[in-house]
Amino acid sequence: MPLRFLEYTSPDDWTAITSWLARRDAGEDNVEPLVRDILTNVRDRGDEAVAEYTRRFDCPSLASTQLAVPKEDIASALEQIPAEDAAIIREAAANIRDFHLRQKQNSWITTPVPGTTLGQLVLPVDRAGLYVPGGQGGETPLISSLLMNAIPAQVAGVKTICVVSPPRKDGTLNPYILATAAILGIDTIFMCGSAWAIAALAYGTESIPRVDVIAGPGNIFVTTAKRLLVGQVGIDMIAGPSEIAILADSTANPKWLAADMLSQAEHDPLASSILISSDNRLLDEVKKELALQLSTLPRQEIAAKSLGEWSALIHVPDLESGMELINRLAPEHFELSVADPWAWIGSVRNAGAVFMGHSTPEPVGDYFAGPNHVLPTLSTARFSSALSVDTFCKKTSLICTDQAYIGTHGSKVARLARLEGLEAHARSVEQRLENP
Ligand SMILES: NC(=O)c1ccc[n+]([C@@H]2O[C@H](COP(=O)([O-])OP(=O)(O)OC[C@H]3O[C@@H](n4cnc5c(N)ncnc54)[C@H](O)[C@@H]3O)[C@@H](O)[C@H]2O)c1
Ligand SMILES: N[C@H](CO)Cc1c[nH]c[nH+]1
Ligand SMILES: [Zn+2]
Repeated sequence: MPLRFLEYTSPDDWTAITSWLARRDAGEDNVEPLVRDILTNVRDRGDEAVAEYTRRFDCPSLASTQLAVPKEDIASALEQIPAEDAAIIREAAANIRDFHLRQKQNSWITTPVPGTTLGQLVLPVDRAGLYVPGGQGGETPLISSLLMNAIPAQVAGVKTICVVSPPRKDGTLNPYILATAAILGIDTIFMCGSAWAIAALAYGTESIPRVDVIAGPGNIFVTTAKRLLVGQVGIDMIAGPSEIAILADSTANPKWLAADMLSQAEHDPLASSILISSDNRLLDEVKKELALQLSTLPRQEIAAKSLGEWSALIHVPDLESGMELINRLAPEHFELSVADPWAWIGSVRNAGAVFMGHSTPEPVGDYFAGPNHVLPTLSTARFSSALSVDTFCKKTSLICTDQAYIGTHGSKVARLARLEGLEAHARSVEQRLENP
């Protein structure tokens, strides 16, 4: 099984690593003109265009009046899935809600000096649109993506939440998606996907409301549409192909490390799994384990491409150099697979999420623990953060001054205005000084 083996002994080795990984980001250029056409068509022709694309790509018989999932179908979907599965989804939802409730920011008001009250209102957006990927023609429903996008929006207090997802060939959505929506209390779902669904949410159509923020992962057509519509509508982020980087010492279990690397490799041929260690014996054993475990994976073809193209075992002289490399990589997921992970947490500067110690496999975070699994990729953890309640909020400043404040400070404001050549600004304040 082909897999890169690299040495990182000093920052000089970083150039080779970065020029290799930077190529993962290429490839959107060919898609952009196609997506621009789709956006224009949906903006001009609304539901008719959305239904036309859906018929061409997903469901040949769908009528333009059939885009909305009947509310009764959502309510009855819970009867179509096993009760034990519904219980697990409910438990995961409760954990995710509990975590996101802690993120909620309050509005605040302060009186820094007599005569003035200042503050910040934290307000939810009115309407959010959530994209739930089709997942292999609807056969692998992305339940967790719906939970991870909807719950922060609900905690933020968003009143109108619309879900879009591509229909299966028979004009239905997977019952697990509908049942998850029912568990969340969401009853507005439209059967459309790809760039036309994003366009419909951004512009609004006869049946699909125009929203303020669009969140949710998707393929290259979805992410290109989101990128082109920024400014027209708020977006969560451009979540690229999955990544995991692991820093391991000799106490780590090679079978576990290989399984963790494969957990992200199976997402996408462009996924990246990187193991960093100063223990050559461990790196060798993980390599053998990867070949063994890969051979029995259902998504072997995808995972093998990811391991061959975008994954690596990297030898470092010591854990300090390994941590330096992690901070340069700024991975989406970072597993600290060492004896005492808490001793290293102060050295972490760039990572989307950190998984602490041997018994914290990344999928616990993907599905169940509570933190959001929509995370910055492609090194953007250097400056951006996980999807959160904040994604669905905006902050409005509040300013209140009284006549005494204007009497004390008004002339300073007027002077600053005149320094900028803005006479009307100065007079606006002076009106209150001269005609109290
Ligand atoms: N980063 C994350 O948090 C995260 C989580 C889950 C999934 N993902 C990613 O989301 C993606 C999901 O992809 P998916 O295929 O399952 O679902 P998807 O809904 O994103 O894509 C399917 C849609 O794209 C349309 N499509 C197919 N070919 C097209 C073409 N040539 N032109 C225009 N549209 C076309 C299909 O008809 C369908 O409507 C994967 O890349 C996965 O890695 C990311
Ligand atoms: N690991 C993905 C984000 O990179 C999220 C996910 C969804 N389902 C399973 N995993
Ligand atoms: Zn995952």
